[in-house]
Amino acid sequence: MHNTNSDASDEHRQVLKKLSGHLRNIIEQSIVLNAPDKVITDINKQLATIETIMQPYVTDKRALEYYNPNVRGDLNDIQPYSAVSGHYNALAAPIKFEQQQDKLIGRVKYGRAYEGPPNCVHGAIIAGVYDQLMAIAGMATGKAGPTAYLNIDYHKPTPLFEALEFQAWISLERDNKIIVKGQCLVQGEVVTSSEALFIVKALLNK
Ligand SMILES: CCCCCCCC(=O)SCCNC(=O)CCNC(=O)[C@H](O)C(C)(C)COP(=O)(O)OP(=O)(O)OC[C@H]1O[C@@H](n2cnc3c(N)ncnc32)[C@H](O)[C@@H]1OP(=O)(O)O
Repeated sequence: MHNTNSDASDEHRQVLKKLSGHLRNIIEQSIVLNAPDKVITDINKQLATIETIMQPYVTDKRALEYYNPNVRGDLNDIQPYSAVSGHYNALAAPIKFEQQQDKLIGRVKYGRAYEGPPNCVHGAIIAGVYDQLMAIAGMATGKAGPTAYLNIDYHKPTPLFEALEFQAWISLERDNKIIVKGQCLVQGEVVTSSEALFIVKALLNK
Protein backbone atom coordinates (compact mmCIF):
# COMPACT_ATOMS: atom_id res chain seq x y z
CA MET A 1 0.00 0.00 0.00
CA HIS A 2 2.85 2.40 0.77
CA ASN A 3 4.98 1.59 -2.23
CA THR A 4 8.03 3.70 -3.04
CA ASN A 5 8.24 2.53 -6.65
CA SER A 6 5.90 1.84 -9.54
CA ASP A 7 6.26 0.49 -13.06
CA ALA A 8 3.39 2.67 -14.37
CA SER A 9 4.06 3.98 -17.89
CA ASP A 10 3.92 7.68 -18.78
CA GLU A 11 0.65 7.00 -20.63
CA HIS A 12 -0.86 5.38 -17.54
CA ARG A 13 0.22 8.35 -15.39
CA GLN A 14 -1.35 10.74 -17.89
CA VAL A 15 -4.75 9.03 -17.93
CA LEU A 16 -4.76 8.82 -14.12
CA LYS A 17 -3.89 12.53 -13.85
CA LYS A 18 -6.70 13.36 -16.27
CA LEU A 19 -9.15 11.32 -14.15
CA SER A 20 -8.23 13.40 -11.08
CA GLY A 21 -8.69 16.58 -13.15
CA HIS A 22 -12.23 15.56 -14.10
CA LEU A 23 -13.07 14.63 -10.49
CA ARG A 24 -11.60 17.92 -9.23
CA ASN A 25 -13.77 19.87 -11.69
CA ILE A 26 -16.84 17.88 -10.62
CA ILE A 27 -16.15 18.67 -6.93
CA GLU A 28 -15.82 22.41 -7.72
CA GLN A 29 -18.96 22.40 -9.91
CA SER A 30 -20.98 20.52 -7.26
CA ILE A 31 -20.44 23.35 -4.75
CA VAL A 32 -22.15 25.92 -6.97
CA LEU A 33 -24.54 23.64 -8.82
CA ASN A 34 -28.09 24.98 -9.17
CA ALA A 35 -29.69 22.42 -11.44
CA PRO A 36 -33.24 20.98 -11.39
CA ASP A 37 -33.76 17.74 -9.42
CA LYS A 38 -34.22 15.80 -12.65
CA VAL A 39 -30.78 16.87 -13.91
CA ILE A 40 -29.12 16.06 -10.57
CA THR A 41 -30.86 12.67 -10.48
CA ASP A 42 -29.46 11.94 -13.93
CA ILE A 43 -25.97 13.06 -12.86
CA ASN A 44 -26.23 10.80 -9.79
CA LYS A 45 -27.14 7.81 -11.99
CA GLN A 46 -24.16 8.44 -14.25
CA LEU A 47 -21.80 8.83 -11.29
CA ALA A 48 -23.15 5.57 -9.83
CA THR A 49 -22.37 3.89 -13.16
CA ILE A 50 -18.82 5.26 -13.03
CA GLU A 51 -18.41 3.88 -9.49
CA THR A 52 -19.55 0.48 -10.75
CA ILE A 53 -17.06 0.60 -13.66
CA MET A 54 -14.21 1.50 -11.28
CA GLN A 55 -15.01 -1.01 -8.51
CA PRO A 56 -13.49 -4.20 -10.08
CA TYR A 57 -10.15 -2.40 -10.47
CA VAL A 58 -9.93 -1.08 -6.91
CA THR A 59 -7.11 -2.94 -5.13
CA ASP A 60 -5.10 -2.52 -1.93
CA LYS A 61 -2.12 -1.23 -3.94
CA ARG A 62 -1.77 2.18 -5.53
CA ALA A 63 -0.85 2.32 -9.23
CA LEU A 64 1.77 4.98 -8.52
CA GLU A 65 4.20 5.58 -5.67
CA TYR A 66 2.79 6.52 -2.28
CA TYR A 67 6.13 8.21 -1.62
CA ASN A 68 8.89 8.68 -4.16
CA PRO A 69 11.99 10.05 -2.41
CA ASN A 70 14.06 9.90 -5.63
CA VAL A 71 11.71 11.93 -7.77
CA ARG A 72 13.26 13.94 -10.60
CA GLY A 73 11.41 16.72 -12.36
CA ASP A 74 7.93 17.32 -10.97
CA LEU A 75 8.25 17.84 -7.19
CA ASN A 76 4.52 17.19 -6.77
CA ASP A 77 5.31 13.56 -7.63
CA ILE A 78 7.18 13.05 -4.33
CA GLN A 79 3.72 12.17 -3.04
CA PRO A 80 1.50 11.77 -6.13
CA TYR A 81 -1.58 11.05 -4.00
CA SER A 82 -1.01 13.70 -1.31
CA ALA A 83 -4.34 15.07 -0.06
CA VAL A 84 -2.83 18.58 -0.31
CA SER A 85 -0.63 18.59 -3.40
CA GLY A 86 -0.99 15.27 -5.22
CA HIS A 87 -1.84 15.72 -8.88
CA TYR A 88 -3.40 12.23 -8.72
CA ASN A 89 -5.72 13.06 -5.81
CA ALA A 90 -8.85 15.01 -6.73
CA LEU A 91 -9.13 16.34 -3.15
CA ALA A 92 -5.93 18.33 -3.71
CA ALA A 93 -6.11 21.66 -5.52
CA PRO A 94 -3.80 21.90 -8.55
CA ILE A 95 -0.88 23.37 -6.61
CA LYS A 96 2.47 23.44 -8.43
CA PHE A 97 5.73 23.03 -6.52
CA GLU A 98 8.98 24.41 -7.84
CA GLN A 99 12.46 24.84 -6.31
CA GLN A 100 13.91 28.36 -6.69
CA GLN A 101 17.41 28.64 -5.24
CA ASP A 102 17.03 28.03 -1.51
CA LYS A 103 13.23 28.35 -1.50
CA LEU A 104 10.54 25.84 -2.31
CA ILE A 105 7.61 27.60 -3.98
CA GLY A 106 3.99 26.42 -4.22
CA ARG A 107 1.71 28.26 -6.63
CA VAL A 108 -2.03 27.73 -6.53
CA LYS A 109 -5.48 29.30 -6.93
CA TYR A 110 -8.33 28.01 -4.78
CA GLY A 111 -11.98 27.86 -5.80
CA ARG A 112 -15.28 27.57 -3.92
CA ALA A 113 -14.63 24.00 -2.74
CA TYR A 114 -11.91 25.37 -0.43
CA GLU A 115 -13.84 28.32 1.01
CA GLY A 116 -13.68 29.16 4.72
CA PRO A 117 -14.57 32.79 5.48
CA PRO A 118 -16.66 34.32 2.65
CA ASN A 119 -14.58 34.51 -0.54
CA CYS A 120 -11.46 33.36 1.34
CA VAL A 121 -9.48 30.14 1.62
CA HIS A 122 -10.25 27.97 4.68
CA GLY A 123 -7.54 28.25 7.35
CA ALA A 124 -7.22 24.45 7.57
CA ILE A 125 -6.45 24.29 3.84
CA ILE A 126 -3.71 26.90 4.32
CA ALA A 127 -2.28 24.86 7.21
CA GLY A 128 -2.30 21.79 4.96
CA VAL A 129 -0.32 23.57 2.26
CA TYR A 130 2.29 24.71 4.77
CA ASP A 131 2.59 21.22 6.29
CA GLN A 132 3.13 19.59 2.91
CA LEU A 133 5.33 22.30 1.37
CA MET A 134 7.55 22.55 4.45
CA ALA A 135 7.82 18.75 4.75
CA ILE A 136 9.02 18.58 1.14
CA ALA A 137 11.48 21.44 1.76
CA GLY A 138 12.86 19.32 4.61
CA MET A 139 12.97 16.19 2.44
CA ALA A 140 15.12 18.09 -0.06
CA THR A 141 17.89 18.08 2.58
CA GLY A 142 17.81 14.29 2.48
CA LYS A 143 16.32 14.27 5.97
CA ALA A 144 12.63 13.68 6.41
CA GLY A 145 10.28 13.07 9.27
CA PRO A 146 6.94 13.92 10.81
CA THR A 147 5.82 17.41 11.81
CA ALA A 148 6.26 18.02 15.57
CA TYR A 149 4.70 21.48 15.45
CA LEU A 150 3.28 23.80 12.82
CA ASN A 151 2.62 27.41 13.79
CA ILE A 152 0.75 29.74 11.47
CA ASP A 153 0.13 33.47 11.71
CA TYR A 154 -2.89 34.49 9.66
CA HIS A 155 -2.10 38.18 9.07
CA LYS A 156 -4.74 38.84 6.43
CA PRO A 157 -7.53 36.84 4.77
CA THR A 158 -6.34 34.69 1.86
CA PRO A 159 -8.60 35.30 -1.15
CA LEU A 160 -10.18 32.65 -3.36
CA PHE A 161 -9.55 32.79 -7.14
CA GLU A 162 -6.26 34.72 -6.78
CA ALA A 163 -2.74 33.53 -7.49
CA LEU A 164 -1.15 32.50 -4.18
CA GLU A 165 2.59 32.01 -3.81
CA PHE A 166 3.61 29.87 -0.84
CA GLN A 167 7.32 29.85 0.02
CA ALA A 168 9.28 27.59 2.37
CA TRP A 169 12.93 27.55 3.34
CA ILE A 170 15.14 25.74 5.85
CA SER A 171 15.81 27.94 8.84
CA LEU A 172 17.79 25.51 11.01
CA GLU A 173 19.17 21.97 10.69
CA ARG A 174 20.54 20.38 13.83
CA ASP A 175 20.96 16.70 14.73
CA ASN A 176 17.53 15.19 14.21
CA LYS A 177 15.63 18.49 13.92
CA ILE A 178 14.78 20.68 10.94
CA ILE A 179 13.03 24.01 11.41
CA VAL A 180 11.37 25.30 8.25
CA LYS A 181 9.90 28.77 7.79
CA GLY A 182 7.30 29.85 5.29
CA GLN A 183 5.09 32.62 4.02
CA CYS A 184 2.32 33.13 1.50
CA LEU A 185 2.14 36.12 -0.80
CA VAL A 186 -0.81 37.58 -2.70
CA GLN A 187 0.24 40.18 -5.25
CA GLY A 188 3.53 40.61 -3.37
CA GLU A 189 1.89 41.06 0.04
CA VAL A 190 2.46 38.56 2.88
CA VAL A 191 -0.93 37.26 4.07
CA THR A 192 0.23 34.37 6.28
CA SER A 193 3.55 33.15 7.69
CA SER A 194 4.57 29.96 9.43
CA GLU A 195 7.21 27.90 11.18
CA ALA A 196 7.38 24.12 11.55
CA LEU A 197 9.62 21.64 13.33
CA PHE A 198 10.25 18.26 11.72
CA ILE A 199 11.89 15.40 13.62
CA VAL A 200 14.08 13.33 11.33
CA LYS A 201 13.14 9.67 11.29
CA ALA A 202 12.05 6.93 8.92
CA LEU A 203 8.62 7.77 7.55
CA LEU A 204 7.88 4.30 6.33
CA ASN A 205 8.22 0.90 7.92
CA LYS A 206 9.00 -1.17 4.87
C1 LIG B 1 5.84 10.15 3.21
C2 LIG B 1 5.82 11.67 3.36
C3 LIG B 1 4.79 12.15 4.41
C4 LIG B 1 4.81 13.67 4.56
C5 LIG B 1 3.65 14.11 5.40
C6 LIG B 1 3.67 15.61 5.67
C7 LIG B 1 4.03 15.86 7.12
C8 LIG B 1 2.93 15.43 8.05
O1 LIG B 1 1.78 15.75 7.85
S1 LIG B 1 3.32 14.49 9.42
C9 LIG B 1 1.74 14.31 10.28
C10 LIG B 1 1.62 15.21 11.49
N1 LIG B 1 2.59 14.85 12.51
C11 LIG B 1 2.42 13.77 13.31
O2 LIG B 1 1.45 13.05 13.25
C12 LIG B 1 3.54 13.50 14.29
C13 LIG B 1 3.02 12.88 15.59
N2 LIG B 1 4.05 13.03 16.66
C14 LIG B 1 5.05 12.14 16.75
O3 LIG B 1 5.11 11.12 16.06
C15 LIG B 1 6.13 12.45 17.75
O4 LIG B 1 5.64 13.29 18.76
C16 LIG B 1 7.38 13.13 17.10
C17 LIG B 1 7.96 12.19 16.03
C18 LIG B 1 7.04 14.46 16.43
C19 LIG B 1 8.43 13.42 18.15
O5 LIG B 1 8.60 12.25 18.94
P1 LIG B 1 10.02 11.59 19.21
O6 LIG B 1 10.61 11.09 17.94
O7 LIG B 1 9.85 10.62 20.32
O8 LIG B 1 10.91 12.76 19.57
P2 LIG B 1 11.19 13.40 21.02
O9 LIG B 1 12.30 12.62 21.61
O10 LIG B 1 9.92 13.57 21.79
O11 LIG B 1 11.68 14.82 20.55
C20 LIG B 1 12.84 14.98 19.76
C21 LIG B 1 13.30 16.39 19.99
O12 LIG B 1 12.33 17.29 19.42
C22 LIG B 1 11.77 18.15 20.44
N3 LIG B 1 10.35 18.29 20.20
C23 LIG B 1 9.44 17.33 19.94
N4 LIG B 1 8.22 17.86 19.78
C24 LIG B 1 8.35 19.18 19.94
C25 LIG B 1 7.46 20.28 19.90
N5 LIG B 1 6.16 20.12 19.63
N6 LIG B 1 7.96 21.52 20.11
C26 LIG B 1 9.28 21.71 20.35
N7 LIG B 1 10.19 20.71 20.41
C27 LIG B 1 9.73 19.47 20.20
C28 LIG B 1 12.05 17.42 21.76
O13 LIG B 1 12.10 18.34 22.82
C29 LIG B 1 13.38 16.77 21.48
O14 LIG B 1 14.42 17.73 21.61
P3 LIG B 1 15.90 17.30 22.09
O15 LIG B 1 16.41 16.25 21.10
O16 LIG B 1 16.69 18.57 22.01
O17 LIG B 1 15.75 16.74 23.46
